[in-house]
Amino acid sequence: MEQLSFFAEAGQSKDLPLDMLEYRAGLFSVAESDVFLAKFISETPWEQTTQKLWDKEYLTPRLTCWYGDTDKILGTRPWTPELQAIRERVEPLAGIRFNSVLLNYYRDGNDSVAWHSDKESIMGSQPVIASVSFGQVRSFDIRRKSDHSEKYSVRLEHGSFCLMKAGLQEAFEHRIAKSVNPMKGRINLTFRLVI
Ligand SMILES: O=C(O)CCC(=O)C(=O)O
Ligand SMILES: [Fe+2]
Repeated sequence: MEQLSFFAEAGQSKDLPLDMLEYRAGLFSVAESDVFLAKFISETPWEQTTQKLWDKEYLTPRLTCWYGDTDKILGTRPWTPELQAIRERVEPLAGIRFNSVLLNYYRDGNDSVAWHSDKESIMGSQPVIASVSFGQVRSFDIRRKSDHSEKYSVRLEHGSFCLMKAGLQEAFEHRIAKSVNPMKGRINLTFRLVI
């Protein structure tokens, strides 16, 4: 079973490995972010996939949907005007042209993503991933794979931008822990370049 967070909601770690992770609050205004949040929640064709753990199938504890260049990436839905607009705002900050985006919907504090790194071979070994969050502030926890005691936490705020730079996926894993505190809905977008 997934652990509850030991440092979620505790605030921003002061000593983030900035060479690998960049955080920027307020990339989108509160007004813009409110519109995006409501629109994504109500208009996305959300799916709940299953994952296998010790030979047993579990429902993934969040809803997801993939968008992207449909001619290149199988199983993606075509870019919407909102997703295009957000992509255009993050690309100059990331220095990358992304061709896909994964939407995650955390409905409440029970929804989460367990420790993992995003290093699928389809993204190359040193992927750069741009993350945009709307809605409920949740803690994004990071820990070093070779030493779990080295850990950090970033509160991803409404309208914020977080860049996972080259090298982060190799050396660190990340998660959004469940929370016992009352939590409203949160949307996260991770822009990725599938090669
Ligand atoms: O929700 C988040 O902030 C992170 C999502 C994530 O790690 C992923 O989709 O791979
Ligand atoms: Fe991830």
